[in-house]
Amino acid sequence: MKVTIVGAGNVGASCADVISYRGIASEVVILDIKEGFAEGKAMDLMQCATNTGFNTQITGVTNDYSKTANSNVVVITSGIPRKPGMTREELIGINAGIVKSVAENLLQHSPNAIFVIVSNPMDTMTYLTFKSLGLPKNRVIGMGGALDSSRFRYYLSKALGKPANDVSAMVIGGHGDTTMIPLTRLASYNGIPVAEFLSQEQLEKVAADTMVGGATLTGLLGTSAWYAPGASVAYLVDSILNDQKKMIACSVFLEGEYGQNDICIGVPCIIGKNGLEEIVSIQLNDAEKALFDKSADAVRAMNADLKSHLG
Ligand SMILES: NC(=O)c1ccc[n+]([C@@H]2O[C@H](COP(=O)([O-])OP(=O)(O)OC[C@H]3O[C@@H](n4cnc5c(N)ncnc54)[C@H](O)[C@@H]3O)[C@@H](O)[C@H]2O)c1
Ligand SMILES: O=C(O)C[C@H](O)C(=O)O
Repeated sequence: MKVTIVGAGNVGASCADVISYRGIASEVVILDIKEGFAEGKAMDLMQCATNTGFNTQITGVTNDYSKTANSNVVVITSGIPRKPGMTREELIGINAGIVKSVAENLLQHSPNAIFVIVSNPMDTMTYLTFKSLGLPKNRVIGMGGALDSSRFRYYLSKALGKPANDVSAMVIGGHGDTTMIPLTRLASYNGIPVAEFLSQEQLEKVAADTMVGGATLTGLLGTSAWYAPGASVAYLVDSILNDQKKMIACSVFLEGEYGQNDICIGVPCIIGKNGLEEIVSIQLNDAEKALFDKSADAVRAMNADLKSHLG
């Protein structure tokens, strides 16, 4: 199976690292616009093979889309990351043009690929890709919820003092500091609701920390995070390539689901060999529903900025 990752920067390279290390794909192509950069990342990663014991073939190319031909999955991480103090939404002006042209190039060479969108603002970039390529909705998937959910589980595990892998929890809604919705009511520690162990105040702090999880890391690192984002993309790609049918919160095009239309936003999805295989409908309570509608309003307002790109 072949995966192309566009953008050999922090997230793209980290994603290639996890995909190869875990043997998720037999072939990975990394493409970047910066001369020699992807080639260097691919060479560095390939020199891990004998020490970590993987057999994936990683190739780096400078803007040569012919090398991406017939990929099963393509991942778009190209574009600029935010700096401390910025929101993801401020990246739209630069990233929209990059994502649109990259997506069109990829489709020309891999007409059957499933598209995974990572560049920010991710929900808007997913909507742009979906609208400009005209693909069926199962083939355009935005990655954000997998990462936000892993952060939610991390913060819950810290509050509980228990391993994150014993915690089950999901974040839906937009992938933004104020738009994501950690589903605290449904989070559990080994099947037991977390509210059995944590106070309302503790749960509110966990949710608040989760929502600004990306901003916190950006403040600490000076640019946005990459290890957990790269691992989250690899997790999603694994579910597609190996038809795992995992339930992962992803940004996908809604046509009435969760009461929304004409928007890409995070909802629980079954992800398998056809990409998005099912949107899972869960019963939100009134408060969660109100948050979801508010989140969708904010994401839709961002999408309005795409007018010049969607003609
Ligand atoms: N959805 C998420 O959960 C999530 C998580 C982390 C980062 N991100 C986003 O992913 C994007 C990348 O982040 P990063 O930290 O890897 O940034 P980075 O600057 O390290 O890497 C971006 C790479 O894209 C390349 N690039 C720019 N224009 C290109 C083009 N037209 N064609 C090919 N390559 C091009 C750059 O040369 C650079 O190497 C950012 O927009 C960031 O906000 C999203
Ligand atoms: O925070 C960012 O800007 C990058 C990414 O969306 C993240 O959540 O790590």
